[in-house]
Amino acid sequence: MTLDDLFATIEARKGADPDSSWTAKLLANGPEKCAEKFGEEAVEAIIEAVRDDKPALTSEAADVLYHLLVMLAARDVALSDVMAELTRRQGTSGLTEKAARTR
Ligand SMILES: N=c1c2ncn([C@@H]3O[C@H](COP(=O)(O)OP(=O)(O)OP(=O)(O)O)[C@@H](O)[C@H]3O)c2ncn1[C@@H]1O[C@H](COP(=O)(O)O)[C@@H](O)[C@H]1O
Repeated sequence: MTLDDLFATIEARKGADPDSSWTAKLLANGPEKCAEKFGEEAVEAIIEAVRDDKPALTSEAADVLYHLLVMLAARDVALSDVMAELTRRQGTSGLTEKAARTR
């Protein structure tokens, strides 16, 4: 399973029957609801990271990645564009990038 595979599955759920798919149900609720759900899952992951519960953090991190992809799909942002942005940043230290910011 790759993130590309998962994103393709999520994209394929657009317009599917919300009673037959959790993803279709999320998408049918709109981008704002998808964003809210992503936020909830992120907070749950933060809690497990602070508690240092590694199995729980692993599970919550999977929820975060899934709900991130649903949020992107809801706003028609391609995962490939996000990956291209990460590629663009490759080779530039985060410290260098931060120092070069104008604000
Ligand atoms: N990776 C996931 C995935 N991760 C989490 N979830 C669902 O996300 C939901 C998160 O639920 P919560 O824990 O927040 O529980 P909840 O029922 O929402 O709780 P409340 O917040 O509503 O109280 C659960 O229903 C999980 O099943 C996922 N649902 C689907 N996928 C993937 O998406 C594919 C397509 O799924 P369907 O769209 O359902 O066919 C699946 O084959 C999986 O690969």
